[in-house]
Amino acid sequence: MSVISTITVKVPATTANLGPGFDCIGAALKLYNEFKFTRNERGLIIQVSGTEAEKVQTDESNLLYQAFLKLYQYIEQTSPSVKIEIKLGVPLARGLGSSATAIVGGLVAGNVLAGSPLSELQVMELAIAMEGHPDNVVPALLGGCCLAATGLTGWEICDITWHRQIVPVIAIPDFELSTLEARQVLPTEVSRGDAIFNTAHFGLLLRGLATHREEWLRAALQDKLHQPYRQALIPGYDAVEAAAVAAGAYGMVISGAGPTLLALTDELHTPGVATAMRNAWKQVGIKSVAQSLPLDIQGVTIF
Ligand SMILES: Nc1ncnc2c1ncn2[C@@H]1O[C@H](COP(=O)(O)OP(=O)(O)O)[C@@H](O)[C@H]1O
Ligand SMILES: N[C@@H](CCOP(=O)(O)O)C(=O)O
Repeated sequence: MSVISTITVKVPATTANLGPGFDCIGAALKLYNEFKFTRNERGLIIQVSGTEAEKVQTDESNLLYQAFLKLYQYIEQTSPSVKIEIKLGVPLARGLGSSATAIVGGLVAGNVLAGSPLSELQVMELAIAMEGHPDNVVPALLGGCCLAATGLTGWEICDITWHRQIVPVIAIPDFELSTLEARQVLPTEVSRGDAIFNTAHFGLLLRGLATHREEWLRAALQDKLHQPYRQALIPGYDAVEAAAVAAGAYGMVISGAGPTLLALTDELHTPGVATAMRNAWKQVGIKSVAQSLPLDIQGVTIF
């Protein structure tokens, strides 16, 4: 069998939670990180280019490399020495699943270089364990919008129908919020009322996404499990939400753990919603980049 010496893995950004689906739903977006691994006898080399490249660690602590090592630990083999070239398109710590791209990228690259001993499902389970929640890594691997739930013997994954007329618009501010910090503000227990609220609204979200029925979508994006606690970490949240809705969005949510904000709208209102979100943030002194980003339906690709 010939030994693979180089491999490139392209992994999409993801937007998790979609309001009431905390820690269980996420969608892949057409925004990518690319990771090239080349066997290299002279020890670890990590080179980073692209968006905010200077912020990524270039030593053994790099998350992408940690995921690569994890794969080899799992299959009980010594990892090869590698040169890693990272091309960043997904901004870091903005709620767009940059850590999931690194985890998925490292595991998938490791698996391919090792001769593909693990199935896609095994790689997915390792990725979920590393990230601690499934809602970014699953769509990053599979593409589209995915729901992950613990089954009786492992994870159950459903692909969620996303009506083609529903367009995501994201506004990415120029400040970071680590997922760890945004999880620390959440309560460990919730009331029965809040649990029922989210159960009902999550059901409505799934039907709203499938049907594009506007009144369902408008109601469905509400949440009581994470957003009320996280909004205080995102200055201007209320103003950006009001501007997005006034410009024609069905509603707005925090993308992942934030601070990126995600509005759902239709094709016609997309430019107006993006401009309204950017302007609303500008008025409170925050620079942002706002744009529509279609769903990626392919997930991780290898070449
Ligand atoms: N391409 C990458 N290579 C290495 N590490 C990365 C990469 N992308 C993200 N990370 C790590 O993940 C951290 C961000 O993770 P997190 O706080 O979960 O935010 P996000 O919402 O972007 O996933 C970064 O600070 C960095 O340590
Ligand atoms: N369900 C998680 C999702 C975190 O997504 P990220 O893109 O911010 O890493 C959470 O809300 O904490």
